Amino acid sequence: MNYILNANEMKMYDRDTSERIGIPSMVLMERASLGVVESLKEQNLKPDRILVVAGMGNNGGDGLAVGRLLAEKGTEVTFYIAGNPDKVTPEMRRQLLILENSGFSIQRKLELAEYDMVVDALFGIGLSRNVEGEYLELIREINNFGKRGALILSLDIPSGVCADTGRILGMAVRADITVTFAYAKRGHFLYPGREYTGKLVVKNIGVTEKSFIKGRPGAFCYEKKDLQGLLPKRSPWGNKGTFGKVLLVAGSHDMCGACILCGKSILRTGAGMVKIITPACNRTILQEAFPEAMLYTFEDRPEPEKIQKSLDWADVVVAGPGLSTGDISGELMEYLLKDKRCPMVIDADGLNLLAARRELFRLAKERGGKKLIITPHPGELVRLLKTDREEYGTDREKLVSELAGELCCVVAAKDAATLVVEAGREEIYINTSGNDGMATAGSGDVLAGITGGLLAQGMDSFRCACLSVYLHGLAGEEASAGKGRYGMTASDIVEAIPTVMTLRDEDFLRCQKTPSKKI
Ligand SMILES: NC(=O)C1=CN([C@@H]2O[C@H](COP(=O)(O)OP(=O)(O)OC[C@H]3O[C@@H](n4cnc5c(N)ncnc54)[C@H](OP(=O)(O)O)[C@@H]3O)[C@@H](O)[C@H]2O)[C@@H](O)CC1
Ligand SMILES: [K+]
Repeated sequence: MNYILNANEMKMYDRDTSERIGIPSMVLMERASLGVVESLKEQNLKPDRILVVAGMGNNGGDGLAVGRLLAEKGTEVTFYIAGNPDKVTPEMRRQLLILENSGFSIQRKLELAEYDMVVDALFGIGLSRNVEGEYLELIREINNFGKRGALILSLDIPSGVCADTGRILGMAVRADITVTFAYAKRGHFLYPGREYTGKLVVKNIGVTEKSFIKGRPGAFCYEKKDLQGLLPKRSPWGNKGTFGKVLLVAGSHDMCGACILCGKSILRTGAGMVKIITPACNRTILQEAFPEAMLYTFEDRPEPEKIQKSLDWADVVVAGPGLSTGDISGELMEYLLKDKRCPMVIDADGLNLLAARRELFRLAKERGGKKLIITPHPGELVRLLKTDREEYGTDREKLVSELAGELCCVVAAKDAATLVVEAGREEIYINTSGNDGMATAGSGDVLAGITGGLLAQGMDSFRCACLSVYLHGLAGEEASAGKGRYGMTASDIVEAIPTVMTLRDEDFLRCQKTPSKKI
C-alpha cells in the first residue's frame, strides 16, 4: 500500500519534516536533487547538454540543484530562470547564490540551442492557477524541445498539471519522465495529468510516515507486494460451498457474452459456485461455453419462487451485465433489491435501471448498511447522478462521493484511474494498475465478476472493491504482456486472473497467516 497525496498534504508533511522533525528544507531539496540524478543513472541516461528551466519557487530550486549536480559530473548545463524575482523563495534564493558563488551564469533569455534533455522546474505543487503569458510560452517552448528530440524531465510534477486533480491549468509540459519526491501526487494518476507525466519515478527524500503528524493522507493505492496480505484466506478444509456462492443475474437476448465473462471471472477469482439467472435463449451456449455454471433459465418471465430460492442459496448477488433495461429486467432487479440479506454488486444495465427507475434507486438506497458495491463507468455515473459529462470532468471525486453517500454504498467509479469511494469514509482508493488495452468490450463484466468473487469469499465491501479494481488492472497488464494492447480482449483478462493471483507456495502459506490489512 502506498499513499497518493494532494498538494496541501505534501506541503504540510514537508513543513512538518523541516519544522517539527528538524530536517532543514535545504537538506530535503538536496536529497530531492540527488534522487533525480540517481534516477537518471538508474535509467542509464547520461545527457551531454541540458537546459534547466526554473521558476521562482522551490521547484525552481530543485532544478538549479539538479543542474549543479549534473554539471559536477561533466554535463554542459544552461540555466534559465523565469518569473518575478520578488517572489523568490528563500531556498531558491540560496540555490541562486550557490550557482553564482560556483561561477555559473544564469540566463534570463531562453537560448534555443540543441539539448539532449530539458529539466522542467517551472512549477511544482505550488501551481495555484492557470498559466498565462510568459509561462505559457515557456511551456510551449519546452514541449517544442521535446518534439525536436530532447528528453523532457519534469521535477515533482509536469509544470501546468494540477497536483490535486490532474487537470491542465492552461497548458502543461509533456514529460517523458517525472521524478517526484516522497510520495506520488493525485495529478500523476488522474487524467489527463497521467498522460503528461510520462514514466513516474518516486524518490525518498526523508519525508516519511513519521511526518504524518496531523493525520494520514486521504488517498492510497495498492502495490504488488501487498497482495499477500490482501487476498482472502482459504481454509484447507473448505469446500465449494464455503468459498462462496454467487448468484449472477445477467444476459438477455443477443447478450450472452456478459454472463460468460462475468461468471468465469467469479470462479477465476476463487469463489466456489456460480448460478446464473438468464433468459432461456442463452441456455445452450452457456452450457457449452461455461459448463461450471448452474443455470436458472426462464422463457417469458422468471418465476418469483425460483428467484427467491436462488437468493436463499446465494452468498452474494451480481446483477446487471448484459441484462438489458426492459420491464422483465426491471422486475428482476426489484426482487433482488428487496431481498436485503445478500451483499450485492450492481453493474452495467443494473445501474441503468437504477438511473431510469427511481423506485429501484430508492430500493437500492434502502438496502443501506454498505452491503452494496456499484461499478459504474462515466456514462452510467452521469446517468445515475442526472448530471452531464462536463460536470463529471470538473470534480469527479466530489460527484462519486455524493453518489456513494446517497446510496450508502461503495462506488468503484471506472475510468483510466478508477476511484473507489465508500459512504462515510474519508479515505479514497486511486487505482494505478492497468493500461489502455483494457478499454475493450466486456472488460467491465470482468471487473463485476472479480468483485462478486472476492465479496463471496467474505471480504469487507470497501477492501473488496479496491482489491478487485487493482487485480482487474493487473490482469489487464498480464493480458497485454501476452497479446499486446491492440489485440487483447476481455477473455484474455479473464484468463490472466489466475496468474496475477498466484502466490508462490511459501507466500501462499504466509498469506494464510498474515492478518488481513485494515485498508
Ligand atoms: N518544501 C520543501 O521542503 C520541499 C519542496 N520541494 C519542491 O518544492 C516545490 C514546491 O515549491 P513551492 O511551494 O515554492 O511552489 P512551486 O511549485 O515552486 O511554485 C510556486 C511559485 O509559482 C507561482 N505560481 C503558481 N502558479 C502560478 C501561475 N499559474 N502563474 C505564475 N506563477 C504561478 C507562485 O506564485 P504566487 O502563487 O505566490 O503568485 C510561486 O511563486 C515542490 O513541487 C518540490 O519540487 C522539494 O525541494 C522537496 C522539499
Ligand atoms: K515541474
